[in-house]
Amino acid sequence: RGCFASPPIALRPSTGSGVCGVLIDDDAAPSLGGYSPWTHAPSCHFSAAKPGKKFCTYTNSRHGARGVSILTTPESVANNVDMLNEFISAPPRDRLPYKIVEVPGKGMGVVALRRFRRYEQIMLDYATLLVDISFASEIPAQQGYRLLHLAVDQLSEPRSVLDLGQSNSMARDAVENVLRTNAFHTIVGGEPHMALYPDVSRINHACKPNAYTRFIPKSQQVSVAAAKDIEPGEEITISYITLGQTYPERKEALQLWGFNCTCNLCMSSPAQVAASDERRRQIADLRSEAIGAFQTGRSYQALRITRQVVNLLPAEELFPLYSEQYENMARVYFVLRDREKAEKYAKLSLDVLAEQGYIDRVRPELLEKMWTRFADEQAGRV
Ligand SMILES: C[S@@+](CC[C@H](N)C(=O)[O-])C[C@H]1O[C@@H](n2cnc3c(N)ncnc32)[C@H](O)[C@@H]1O
Repeated sequence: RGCFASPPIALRPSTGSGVCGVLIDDDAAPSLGGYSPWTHAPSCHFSAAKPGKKFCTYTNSRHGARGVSILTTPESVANNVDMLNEFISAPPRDRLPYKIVEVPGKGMGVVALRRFRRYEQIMLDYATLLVDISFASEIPAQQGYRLLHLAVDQLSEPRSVLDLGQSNSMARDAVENVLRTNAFHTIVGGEPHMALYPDVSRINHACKPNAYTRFIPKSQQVSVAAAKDIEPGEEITISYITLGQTYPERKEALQLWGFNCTCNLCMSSPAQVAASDERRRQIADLRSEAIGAFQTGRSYQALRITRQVVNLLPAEELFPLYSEQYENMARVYFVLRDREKAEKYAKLSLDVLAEQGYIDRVRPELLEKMWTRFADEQAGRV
């Protein structure tokens, strides 16, 4: 668990092992003289599974565009409170370059209001509700629903959560349904959490999407960027599942989300779906063949197969895989001690990540990290 360099004054000094800030809960808040930086007193309930473990609501109703509520343990929130200081400000709501509209057959969706170039940012959204994954299994249903609703009601715009799509047939409560239909997975204070992003949550899924999401862990924000050039009026789509899967695999993966996909790829002719599936299978097979060749010392074969993979990626628009493939080529050249080519492909791999906005730029220390990782792998240290 990492500790933050400059915790807000309300959370100094650090206490206990593995926790960087003062633990705030319903008992401790009065003795601490308040519950800053939260705007509402925490409301808590003990876990039914682990003695002494508590889950509490933590709300700052002034954070971001609509406030934020976190339903988690005092330990996790103490380790993550810096997110309140770290936000990147988003454009004012009346000047957003997209709008939320009804999309036939999919409920609401997001449409571009202007042209976006590939890799350009379209949206920057704040998390409004973060819920510890173990909350659902450790807190009895009625108490759990009470805390969930309290967390939502304390936001400055509760409707930003309550109006989100609810299409899950297993849910027995409105907020639970919103979470099951819309939540992303994230980490808060080292623990897995569900996260709701009201605008991102309006973006429908496509199996060949025109946009992708980038998490900003420090501030728990999500940025959405264009995967290809987008024209005004075009619907923005992202993939809810791992890219590159075949039709049957996607259908199974989307079952968890509780809907049948009606994206362009899934609705195209059986012959087109079959051709796409064939290419996707070929890419998956070649990726594992390349790994097999590399692991059994057939370096030149690994390079040849990886080049084949790179050539197949554009037809299926699998641009996120470029970086991985270039890194694999760098790894092979590293093992072959061809430093020049290893560096060329390592830089290509990082260039792609920089273009896509995952890193700010190709810094020498990132290359050094790659060499260390390759050397560790070669020596069997990882
Ligand atoms: C995260 S929400 C997206 C926004 C949602 N359409 C709304 O009205 O708020 C996910 C839900 O949108 C619908 N949806 C998203 N992508 C879809 C797709 N490709 N085909 C059909 N329905 C889709 C499904 O009902 C799904 O459960």
